[in-house]
Amino acid sequence: MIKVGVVGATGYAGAELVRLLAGHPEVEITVLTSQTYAGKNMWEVFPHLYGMVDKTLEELNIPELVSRCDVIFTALPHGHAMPIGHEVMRRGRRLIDLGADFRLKDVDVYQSWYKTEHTASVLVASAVYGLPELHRDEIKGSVIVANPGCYPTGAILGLAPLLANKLIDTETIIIDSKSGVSGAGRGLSLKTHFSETTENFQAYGVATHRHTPEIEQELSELAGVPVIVNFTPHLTPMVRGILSTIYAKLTTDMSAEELTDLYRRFYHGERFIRVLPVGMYPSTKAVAGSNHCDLSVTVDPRTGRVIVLSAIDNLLKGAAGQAVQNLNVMFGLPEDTGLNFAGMYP
Ligand SMILES: NC(=O)C1=CN([C@@H]2O[C@H](COP(=O)(O)OP(=O)(O)OC[C@H]3O[C@@H](n4cnc5c(N)ncnc54)[C@H](OP(=O)(O)O)[C@@H]3O)[C@@H](O)[C@H]2O)C=CC1
Ligand SMILES: CC(=O)N[C@@H](CCC(=O)OP(=O)(O)O)C(=O)O
Repeated sequence: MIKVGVVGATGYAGAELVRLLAGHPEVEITVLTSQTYAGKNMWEVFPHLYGMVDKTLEELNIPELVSRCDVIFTALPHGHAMPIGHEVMRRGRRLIDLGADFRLKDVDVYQSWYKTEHTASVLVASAVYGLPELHRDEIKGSVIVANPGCYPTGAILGLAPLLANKLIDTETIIIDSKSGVSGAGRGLSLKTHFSETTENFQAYGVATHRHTPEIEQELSELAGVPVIVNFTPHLTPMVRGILSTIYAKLTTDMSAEELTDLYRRFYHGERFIRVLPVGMYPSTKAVAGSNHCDLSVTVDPRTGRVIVLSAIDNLLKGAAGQAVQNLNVMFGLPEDTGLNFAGMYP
């Protein structure tokens, strides 16, 4: 059995991860940590886990945590996974970070967008960006996996086939994303206050969101040239899910049917990517509770633009589900181990 620890088990991403790990046949949950709830059982904080997870939450003690686990998942606010990364490296264990600390290859870019000092730049070079559909071979041998952000997951998977095949103008990409409120975490804030989010729909982080450099980094690598994007996130009055509508100017005349075929070939054999038939469109409800990313491709012949729609559950393919998928890749397990379920509907 693989001994796993979850640091930040009482956040939305961490708790979803614990739910998945509890059903994973190759995993033993060894350590769960929380700042606020240390000393309580996990099911006292999350009643949906009663009878499923019987584990007392612990305060974080990094050397002890790392010595007791084969692999550690960090689901913490950015900046807090770095010291754990150092200890994991020292002791030859493995780390899957659900936050942003190891995603950006250029530490200066991290520091300027996150306004946080990076204290583990030596680890960044060896960290692998944990999008298995694009980086599976590197993830297999990796020590530190940087689990992608929720918005980047949907956006990158939506654009990858177009960029890898040089089919769009790399300066015309617009990513318009709508997220459920769980994307902002469990902590109380004005942003997620009931009366601020119910019957309300608002943009935020316009032209300044931290996921912009992450999306550009990965798309540039795929395209082999610098790619720039306009990315605008929105908060919608729902709990889970991200729907992204992506526009770009085609450089070749291709139909929706031809592009859909191309997407199907690109993602052939990918268990969690569903390329929908022409005329069928992704929705957040169709992916809620599953590790799927649903994609559709449409062409507007009037404007010469391609319109890609991408839907994920931010807590599954956008966080905990993708983290378990990465664990499976790292340990040579079938990629859907512990993830072999459809979504919930309605
Ligand atoms: N929510 C989402 O959809 C996604 C989140 N992520 C990323 O995952 C990470 C966690 O996000 P999320 O679960 O939403 O956040 P939450 O705010 O819901 O949870 C944060 C967790 O971190 C713990 N924590 C906070 N500060 C510290 C600290 N200083 N030391 C130790 N533990 C601490 C909290 O403990 P306590 O409960 O005791 O306060 C809690 O368990 C973030 O980096 C986020 O950006 C990535 C993709 C999607
Ligand atoms: C709705 C909402 O607030 N979403 C979060 C994205 C969560 C996430 O993936 O953030 P990390 O990159 O830090 O992991 C946000 O916009 O900050």
